[in-house]
Amino acid sequence: MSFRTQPAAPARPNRCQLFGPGSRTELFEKMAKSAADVINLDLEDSVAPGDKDIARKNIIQATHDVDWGNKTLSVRINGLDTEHWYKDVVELLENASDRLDLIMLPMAGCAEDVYALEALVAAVEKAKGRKKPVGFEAIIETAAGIAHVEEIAAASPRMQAISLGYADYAASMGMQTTGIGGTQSNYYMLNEGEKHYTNPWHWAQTAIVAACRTHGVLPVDGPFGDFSDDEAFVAQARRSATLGMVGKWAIHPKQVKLSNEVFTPSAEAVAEAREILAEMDKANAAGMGAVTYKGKLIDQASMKQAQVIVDQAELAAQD
Ligand SMILES: CC(C)(COP(=O)(O)OP(=O)(O)OC[C@H]1O[C@@H](n2cnc3c(N)ncnc32)[C@H](O)[C@@H]1OP(=O)(O)O)[C@@H](O)C(=O)NCCC(=O)NCCSC(=O)C[C@H](O)C(=O)O
Ligand SMILES: [Mg+2]
Repeated sequence: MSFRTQPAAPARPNRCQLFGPGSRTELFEKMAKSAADVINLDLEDSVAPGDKDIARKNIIQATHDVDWGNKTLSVRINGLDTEHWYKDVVELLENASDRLDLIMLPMAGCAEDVYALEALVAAVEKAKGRKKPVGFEAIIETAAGIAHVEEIAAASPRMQAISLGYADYAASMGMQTTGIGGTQSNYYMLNEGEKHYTNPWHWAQTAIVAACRTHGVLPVDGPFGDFSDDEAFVAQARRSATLGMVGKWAIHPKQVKLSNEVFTPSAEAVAEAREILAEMDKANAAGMGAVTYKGKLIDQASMKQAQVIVDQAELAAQD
């Protein structure tokens, strides 16, 4: 491994990010009472163009009035290609309470996008004497974003998480689908007349995980649009967890429980991980760097894999 150790990502639970439009105030208390670790109040695509100003006012008020408990509270601003984003940042940071934890940057395309956001955020925080600097999260959801994902992950010490935004990503890449994540009916391999469906999102997911892990940022799986299909949501979430993502968006409350379950290691997985650590401690004490566990090789790398599972379970227990 390089002499530079891999930086740790923020040590906070991020199993599920529940989204809700800033224009639907009747949802705020329900979101606050949900089991989601992160709440994303939205000013972007779930808010109609004519409702941006009222949604912004609603969200600012909700940072004062709603008890968000120990959740991470994030507000998704509008993209830097819109006439709204600077008002989102200025009005939020001039008026929202210190309960605001994160600003989510959609359509991130390059490090300069993060730089521009941070310049404005820092200026307003200074002007208002805000004591708690807001953190950032970004969405990779364009061809430019995935092409520059590493520089975006490294662009600011405020960056805490990066998500894959399936809908905009598909549109930007010119993918022939209106599906938001999951299996795509025309993306299959044919073998002796049998269709074998593979994951058209795999590259983007793993590129995000690699960039995030390199720079100590949480990799997160974005939305799954078909909230009537629990099984498909769980399948997508399990693939994402296996690839190293720490959580997934919920675009409907019924997806929160499903996501929390997938991104909380099972008791059996944690027990096995702890056994591997114990076996390896014994092996190392006996001068053995590699031993057999349940008929399989375990060695120093197995300890790091097992520690990932134990750490995830301990984070989930913080909830
Ligand atoms: C998807 C929805 C529009 C559905 O709304 P609705 O028809 O009102 O839902 P239900 O009738 O099924 O509601 C059942 C109960 O759940 C409550 N509810 C609904 N939505 C939420 C929510 N988000 N959080 C908490 N509670 C919610 C209802 O009030 C009902 O409650 P009760 O009557 O007391 O039983 C709606 O779910 C919605 O707007 N979801 C969020 C959509 C969103 O935020 N989208 C943005 C993120 S995805 C994206 O932008 C794409 C991404 O950028 C990319 O490019 O991929
Ligand atoms: Mg989007």
